[in-house]
Amino acid sequence: MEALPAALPATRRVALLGVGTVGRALLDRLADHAEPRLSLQWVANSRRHVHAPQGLSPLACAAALAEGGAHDGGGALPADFGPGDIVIDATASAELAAWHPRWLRQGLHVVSANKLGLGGPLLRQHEIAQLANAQRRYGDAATVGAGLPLLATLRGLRAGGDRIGAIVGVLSGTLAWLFDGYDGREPFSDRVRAAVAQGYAEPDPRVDLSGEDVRRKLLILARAAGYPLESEEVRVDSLLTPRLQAATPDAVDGALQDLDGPIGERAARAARDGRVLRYVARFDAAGARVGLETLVPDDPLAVGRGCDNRVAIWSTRYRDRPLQIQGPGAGAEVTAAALLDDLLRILA
Ligand SMILES: NC(=O)C1=CN([C@@H]2O[C@H](COP(=O)(O)OP(=O)(O)OC[C@H]3O[C@@H](n4cnc5c(N)ncnc54)[C@H](OP(=O)(O)O)[C@@H]3O)[C@@H](O)[C@H]2O)C=CC1
Ligand SMILES: N[C@@H](CC=O)C(=O)O
Repeated sequence: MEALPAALPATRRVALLGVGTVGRALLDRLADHAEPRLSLQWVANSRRHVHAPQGLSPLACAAALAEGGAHDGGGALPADFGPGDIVIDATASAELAAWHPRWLRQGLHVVSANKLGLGGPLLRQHEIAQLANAQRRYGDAATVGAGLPLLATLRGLRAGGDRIGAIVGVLSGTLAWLFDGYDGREPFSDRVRAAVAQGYAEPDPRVDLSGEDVRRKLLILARAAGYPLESEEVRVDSLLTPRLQAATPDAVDGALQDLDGPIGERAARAARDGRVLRYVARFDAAGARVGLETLVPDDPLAVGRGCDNRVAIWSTRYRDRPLQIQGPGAGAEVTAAALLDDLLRILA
């Protein structure tokens, strides 16, 4: 009897929105892990797009995009994208985050590095949680800890019947890196520029410096832990000065020097007292708040190096001593790896 031909694996169309630090690293990773079940057909930045129904080579995307057609920055995809296909949001766009529930309603899987899906308005997070299921998944591993197993751990604990009592941690890779070893001698603004060059910072570094990025991550964690927090319920201690806060995008770099005095002096004082500064997020019975804290150097929150995130979780089973998770919490490669993990989970 003639052998039946093996069934061909189903191919999913893939759209990638955002080809910056993270999007480019994802393209490199896709090139290294050639996956025949993924067909990259739509790639866009805020100004240009490429549509290739025959599929694009990840390594050819940047050049193709430079020659691509105009793009309005919206979330509309080609008409042939439908149920089972995948859209990756590697932007920080508020407009695109509002598309996450719409894409899920269209039957698409969504994979996001953009924290404004789950860490923006509570109503949106609720819609996403209601809509996501095995047929239309929502991949969020990159949104907190750049893929560290934070969300998976919280969900695992809850699935096992635990109640989460508190979450405390260093959630910003940029701020961790800025304060690691900082004693105020170097202009803080120079360090911020270096963090931007390392690819740790948000497209607008004020989103890191204002504590807004940490607020979003704490919201994502607390909501995953079963607490439907509104954004306004997180108290935020911003590092920005009024001038930096109000600066137009072109003027941000020049206004960064406003931070040199206040933050440099605070760091120098902490160093003189044998202390260190860390930007800490806390969610516990007293509420949710994020801000700069002065800690002893061997405080568990101060022991991470570089862009490490470090998070302690108290739950029913971890009541006396918390479960702790630490590792690099920002950077193109770890974030792209987390996006690819989510993509491959959709194929599994
Ligand atoms: N960097 C990191 O370590 C981590 C980043 N993230 C998240 O990843 C996301 C991307 O960060 P990063 O790559 O560093 O940022 P970049 O600024 O390097 O890149 C952002 C990309 O998004 C594009 N973009 C912006 N708006 C739109 C839009 N409306 N439609 C299509 N494309 C758009 C930009 O296009 P253009 O060039 O035209 O402006 C650019 O290509 C952010 O949400 C960030 O929070 C998450 C974890 C870690
Ligand atoms: N800007 C963010 C990037 C990762 O989420 C950070 O510094 O943590």
